[in-house]
Amino acid sequence: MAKFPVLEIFGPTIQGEGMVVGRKTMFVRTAGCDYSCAWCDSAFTWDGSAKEEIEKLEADEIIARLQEEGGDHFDHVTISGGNPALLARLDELIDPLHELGIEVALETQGSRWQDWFTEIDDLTISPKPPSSKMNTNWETLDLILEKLDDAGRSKNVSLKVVIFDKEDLAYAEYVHKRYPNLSFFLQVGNDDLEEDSPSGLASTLLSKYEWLIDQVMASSALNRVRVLPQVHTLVWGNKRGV
Ligand SMILES: C[S@@+](CC[C@H](N)C(=O)[O-])C[C@H]1O[C@@H](n2cnc3c(N)ncnc32)[C@H](O)[C@@H]1O
Ligand SMILES: Nc1nc2[nH]cc(C(=O)O)c2c(=O)[nH]1
Ligand code: SF4
Ligand SMILES: [Mg+2]
Repeated sequence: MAKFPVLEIFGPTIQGEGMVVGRKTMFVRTAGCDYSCAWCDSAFTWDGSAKEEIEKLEADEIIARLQEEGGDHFDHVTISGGNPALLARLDELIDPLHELGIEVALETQGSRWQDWFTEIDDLTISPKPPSSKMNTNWETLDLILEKLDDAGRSKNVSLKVVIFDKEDLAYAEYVHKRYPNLSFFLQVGNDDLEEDSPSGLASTLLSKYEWLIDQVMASSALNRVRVLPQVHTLVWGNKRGV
């Protein structure tokens, strides 16, 4: 059995972002990322600041923890990170969750393929805009989305682009144009990662949400799209484990 590097297991809470926003879910957050986004709100998964907290857990240990934390108050688990797509044997966790009647969502940036992507019920792929300082490998992203389509999984997939500025919006327009048939989300970027007052942060983020709505309404290239804030940051601010 593979051992997975795990930083957090928490919930139940609401999925605060994207295609299943509002869904009651548990979270498993894995450590390690092949990117280092300028504005990553989970930088502790890869910058070494939480390396003492990383646990190496087998799938059955992760499931036991989920049940300890969540009891029987959940039927949905979201795997995020870091980049959980770095973990080749994650099917060892996904399959037994499905056998328990639990749906599985996953968050990744679209830099790596894994065969178990076709098993994910709600797969969010979040390519990174210029403000992140990362570069998108379009061939890799094409290949990932093609394989998912070939497997008949496009209905289980969404694209989510975080927006900080007009350059990011132009990037989002390009992504949507390149993959017009996939469900598409624009998400408010949070650049106030040090703010520890939830109400202070919420008012800044709501202004940014209004700006993003205005921009998307004014764009003829962004029609079949959804625009969302990170709902959990509106409620709990930058708090970890919610
Ligand atoms: C922390 S990442 C982990 C999963 C994967 N590495 C990825 O980036 O998709 C989860 C989601 O949070 C988003 N995110 C990270 N930092 C953010 C920020 N400062 N504001 C808004 N969204 C952010 C990412 O774009 C991604 O969609
Ligand atoms: N409530 C809640 N919703 C989320 N959606 C995506 C998250 C993530 O960090 O991947 C996240 C998170 O950390 N908390
Ligand atoms: S890809 Fe995701 S986890 Fe990795 S640095 Fe970017 S936002 Fe953070
Ligand atoms: Mg988060």
